[in-house]
Amino acid sequence: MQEFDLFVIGAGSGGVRCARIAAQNGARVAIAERRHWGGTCVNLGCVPKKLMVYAADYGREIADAPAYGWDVKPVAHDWRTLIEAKDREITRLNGIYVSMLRKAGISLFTGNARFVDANTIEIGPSLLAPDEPVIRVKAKRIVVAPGSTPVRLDIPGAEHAIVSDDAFHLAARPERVAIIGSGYIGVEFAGIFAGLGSKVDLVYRSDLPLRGFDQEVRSHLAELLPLHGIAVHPSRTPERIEKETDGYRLHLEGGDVIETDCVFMATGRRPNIDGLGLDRAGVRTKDGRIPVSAEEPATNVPNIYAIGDVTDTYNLTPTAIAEGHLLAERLYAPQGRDWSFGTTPKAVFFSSPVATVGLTEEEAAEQHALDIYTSSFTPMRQTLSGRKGKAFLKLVVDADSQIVLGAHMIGPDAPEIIQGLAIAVTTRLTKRDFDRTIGLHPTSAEEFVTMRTRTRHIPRHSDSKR
Ligand SMILES: Cc1cc2nc3c(=O)[nH]c(=O)nc-3n(C[C@H](O)[C@H](O)[C@H](O)COP(=O)(O)OP(=O)(O)OC[C@H]3O[C@@H](n4cnc5c(N)ncnc54)[C@H](O)[C@@H]3O)c2cc1C
Ligand SMILES: NC(=O)c1ccc[n+]([C@@H]2O[C@H](COP(=O)([O-])OP(=O)(O)OC[C@H]3O[C@@H](n4cnc5c(N)ncnc54)[C@H](O)[C@@H]3O)[C@@H](O)[C@H]2O)c1
Repeated sequence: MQEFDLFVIGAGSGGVRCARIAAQNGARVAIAERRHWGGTCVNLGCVPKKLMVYAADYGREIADAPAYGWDVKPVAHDWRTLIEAKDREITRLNGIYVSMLRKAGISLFTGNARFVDANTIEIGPSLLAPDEPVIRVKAKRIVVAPGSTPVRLDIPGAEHAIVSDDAFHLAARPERVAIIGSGYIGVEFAGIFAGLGSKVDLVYRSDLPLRGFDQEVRSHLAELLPLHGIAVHPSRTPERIEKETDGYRLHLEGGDVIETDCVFMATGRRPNIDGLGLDRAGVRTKDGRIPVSAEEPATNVPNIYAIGDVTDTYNLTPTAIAEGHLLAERLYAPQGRDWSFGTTPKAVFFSSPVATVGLTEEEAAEQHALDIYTSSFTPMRQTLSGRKGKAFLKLVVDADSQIVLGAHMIGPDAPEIIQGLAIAVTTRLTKRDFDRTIGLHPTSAEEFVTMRTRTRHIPRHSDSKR
């Protein structure tokens, strides 16, 4: 039986980085993948999603171009061309992942991996390699990095709905799409389908989209959604889906019905732990996840670790990568490196994107008295075209220390802008530091260093509750 220092289950964002850094530091490493090299982000997540966001953006740019003097002939979008071009790019990236892992001297196993015991892994056939024989290998340490999978609501007719995995390979673009859920995926795909010309209905159970984001940003997004051609159905719960000869009927509690060609459930993800044999290795789970901390991704079994979406920490690619990198270095080449997981920036790649770093006003007000600075304006790009929808920027500042605790934005280029500001929030710069910074004109980003007048002061919630 082959023996390794480290065996990684899952070649996604976290697993690939962990394997590569461990191998570079002298460990004998193996990795197993059952579906697609590079994992969710590369194959069914960040990368194909962003390519489709670009496709939708082009439509809006073409529509606005005549206001800038372009004589635009009638244009049409071809879904097949987009999907085929996107698939070629993904295949290219798959190849890069495989050759990068091989070059690092890592043994690659194509198949479905599961625990036999805390030091033995069995790899069996999978969709990616149906004819592979079952083999067993031994490893001193094992990293569980199997990622997650979309969740379907348990309602009658759920089998008629698609999830994000399907959305990347539809044979044709649906003319009408009803999306359930207003988290990252619901909002992003609402922007994609509306931008490509579909009639989009967005159904969500809360009063505002994007639960967990700053309340004012959520309100601003709720105002923008209809301006981007999306019909919103807040505070509504789906009841059942019926198949008709010419599409589907999505019934909502309370009696309303949405007629559509496609029901898309964007209702969260759950870790891929079924069939992993975690019990045979003695690994404890809680609510379907493996509990760890991002800084120290140890499970309750001393030689077994867990990173990425399978854990109860963050569910983003850069955090999965950082967790994998940190773990490999801790095990094979301690460097004392740390990452500021607490100030992980987040973006929702809507057609007017949302990006954020640090605390929301609601989170910060629990601990601090606050000075809030906001700005709302029509981006210059939209002036000639008359396109509707304002950008919104917000700084959440600790009133005592003047440290900027959070920066939030919705509007063009927000993710690119907030990535830069994430350094300022991570290094705990003050509002005075922002004010000392000269703006870069004319940009939307300069508003972050020119907001001189406080919008409001908020006393600490814990004080006002006394
Ligand atoms: C539509 C969508 C868009 C997204 N967009 C973004 C974005 O813009 N930015 C961002 O930061 N994050 C985004 N994410 C989230 C991001 O993709 C995940 O957080 C990230 O991929 C998690 O990495 P991971 O290593 O934990 O798992 P994954 O990347 O999912 O990799 C796990 C791998 O393990 C394999 N596997 C599972 N079980 C086994 C087994 N038993 N044996 C062998 N192999 C196995 C799987 O096939 C998979 O390839 C998006 C997700 C989705 C679904
Ligand atoms: N840009 C990015 O970074 C990005 C993009 C896509 C996905 N992701 C990652 O993938 C994860 C999954 O994305 P997601 O959008 O599916 O999940 P999410 O948790 O962001 O949103 C889930 C949505 O489904 C709704 N929902 C859940 N259960 C429901 C029920 N029983 N009835 C009605 N509505 C219900 C929620 O209210 C919410 O609106 C994200 O949390 C994120 O970590 C990140």
